[in-house]
Amino acid sequence: CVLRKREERTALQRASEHVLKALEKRDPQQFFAWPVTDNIAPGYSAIISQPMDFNTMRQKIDENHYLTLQDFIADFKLVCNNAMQYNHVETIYYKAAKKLLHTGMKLLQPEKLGWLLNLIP
Ligand SMILES: COc1ccc(C(=O)NC2CCC2)cc1-c1cc(C(C)=O)n2cccnc12
Repeated sequence: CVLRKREERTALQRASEHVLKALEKRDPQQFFAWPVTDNIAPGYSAIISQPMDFNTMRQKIDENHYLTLQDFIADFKLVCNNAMQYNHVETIYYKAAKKLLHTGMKLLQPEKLGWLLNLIP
């Protein structure tokens, strides 16, 4: 039988997975891990036109959907900005999203990530 050759992961896929793991560590309550449903967040699907979450991002990495790291970062910003759009400023979700966005942007700075970015051809 012909064994299905496991596709080699590209440098971009490995870099994106590395960053995603670091971002997930900063979401211990897993508020951003899965799609937000209308039953936990009333009216969510009517307010947020482009929902995004970490699990969906992982699927997109595995499907090699991201052509550049900027595409990946855009989805991360979507996760945070959606939460800051739907939730009021005094909620735990707004505050968690604001903190996560700030932390994520620091993590993605070249001096922090330069070595990883150089791996991407
Ligand atoms: C996948 O989304 C979730 C998963 C689990 C929880 C959760 O554990 N909430 C408990 C902490 C106080 C109730 C919340 C959320 C959640 C994320 C969000 C976001 C990201 O907007 N959210 C908004 C309103 C209500 N709930 C949520």
